[in-house]
Amino acid sequence: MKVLVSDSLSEEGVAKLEEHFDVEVSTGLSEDELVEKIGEFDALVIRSGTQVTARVIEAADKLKIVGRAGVGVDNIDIPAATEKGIIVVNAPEGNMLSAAEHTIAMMLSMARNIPQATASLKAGKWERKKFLGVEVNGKTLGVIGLGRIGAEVAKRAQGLEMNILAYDPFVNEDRAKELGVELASVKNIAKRADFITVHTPLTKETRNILDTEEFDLMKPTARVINCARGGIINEDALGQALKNDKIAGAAIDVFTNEPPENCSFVGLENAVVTPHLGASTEEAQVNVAVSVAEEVISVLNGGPARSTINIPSIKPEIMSTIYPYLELAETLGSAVSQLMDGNYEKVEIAYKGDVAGKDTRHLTLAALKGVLKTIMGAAVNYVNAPSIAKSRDIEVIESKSERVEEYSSSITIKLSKDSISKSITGTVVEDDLRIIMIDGQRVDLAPSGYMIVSNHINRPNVIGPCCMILGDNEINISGMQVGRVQICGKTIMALNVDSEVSEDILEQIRHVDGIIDAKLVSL
Ligand SMILES: NC(=O)c1ccc[n+]([C@@H]2O[C@H](COP(=O)([O-])OP(=O)(O)OC[C@H]3O[C@@H](n4cnc5c(N)ncnc54)[C@H](O)[C@@H]3O)[C@@H](O)[C@H]2O)c1
Ligand SMILES: O=C(O)[C@H](O)COP(=O)(O)O
Repeated sequence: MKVLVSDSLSEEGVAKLEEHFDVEVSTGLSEDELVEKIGEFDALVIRSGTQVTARVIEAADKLKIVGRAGVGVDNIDIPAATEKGIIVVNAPEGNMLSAAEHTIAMMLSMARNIPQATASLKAGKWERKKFLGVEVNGKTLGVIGLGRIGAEVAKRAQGLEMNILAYDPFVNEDRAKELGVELASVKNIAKRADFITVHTPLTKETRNILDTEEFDLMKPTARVINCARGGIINEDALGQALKNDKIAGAAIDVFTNEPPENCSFVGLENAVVTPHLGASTEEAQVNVAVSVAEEVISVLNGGPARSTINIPSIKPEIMSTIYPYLELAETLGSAVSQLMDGNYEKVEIAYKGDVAGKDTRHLTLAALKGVLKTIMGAAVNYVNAPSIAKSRDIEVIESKSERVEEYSSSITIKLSKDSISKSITGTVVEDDLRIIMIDGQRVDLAPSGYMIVSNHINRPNVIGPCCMILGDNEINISGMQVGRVQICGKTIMALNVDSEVSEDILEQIRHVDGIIDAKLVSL
């Protein structure tokens, strides 16, 4: 498989990818060049420099994943990717501390005029009086957006003995108390704060969250910082506020257009500016590159991703508790769908015991992916599985019961159409997947490789001839389970075999007297 890296990525990330794939690093591509190239790649790894537009997505015939080595995904057309079944992942935590530290660095640089004083001294001047600064100690910092980076900034500013006001509609009083911050509205922050820093994504609600109206409310000594996204602070309004001394300064790392062209404040004396350096530390770049490389490796090898943008993201602490169940759900889905020959209208997924208390959204997606891949192959993934099910009028029903029965957790997937149904139940025992029931009959099987699942009449001289047929065809049986029912009742037999079984051999098994049906399940 081929991976295109179209922005500069740390060597560690590239090397990790190269262990598994054919990797091409081509930076600085125009949209047209990317459109022309992208068709041959299975994965695209980017930072903020590459615009993954609808045109790029449209041309991306083999693309399965876009990996963003960083946080912001505003340079990716997510709806277009989702529609095409392309997973978008980011690395939300790897550069968070670097971005928080850069924000503090920008605040202190601005407070003490460090960049301006450096430039002056380098120009041969000695202007001590001109660069009179302010302390941050005891001052109020307004934090707009109290997520990962906002919270880290607040923590560090508290270390500098600043008081924190925060605005984030998704943060409650308990969280604010835990962080030792006072919640306030944007207008209230504008009136009271000495420094204001923004740490939200750029959305239609956050675009221009600090605008002329807010600058009008600010103290003339106020200073603003943007290390999040260009456009959260209205750039023209900021230019006016700085020129008219409505506020004392601005420290800006990000711009509406990067690099900025004809920006109203970049050249101003009271503006400190950096070229989008928030994440540019050795540590952050290794973190994000390795994290995204791991995601790409997992997804291209058919596994799950932890930080998907276009399906609900899985926090590492949740991932660690559901990981084996993700694999189980997908495996059971695939197995039961093969037993049903892909012919079903309803998918019922039942979680029992401890697993029912976990976040099962991803498990349901995994189950659905497993079920659908029998008919859709690799075209189905975690992103498009629900929409594929919907477009095929497949009803998906999830149920949960935390009551613990024989196993502490189990997942059952039942497929049905009219009066015909097939079901399969599995569990995880010390990280090993087990199938514990097929069509309501107890078995105990390791779901791997190939399995022949048959129904037969429970009487002598049925199992033996089936095994003979396999033996005659040099197919080794590595495990066997027969369901427990009364003599002469219908029972299930599941054979783990070491190699694929042809339709011809299966047909011979189906002709054994007493065999009702036989299917090959390939996992
Ligand atoms: N300069 C850089 O190099 C750099 C580096 C990393 C991240 N970033 C940017 O920093 C920003 C924050 O990243 P993060 O990882 O902390 O994200 P995050 O998702 O952890 O936090 C964002 C916070 O913004 C809040 N929010 C959303 N809408 C809001 C609104 N209308 N008003 C107020 N708050 C709102 C959310 O509730 C959330 O708490 C993003 O824009 C990201 O792209 C920049
Ligand atoms: O969103 C981010 O992670 C930052 O803006 C960093 O962007 P970069 O990877 O282009 O430095």
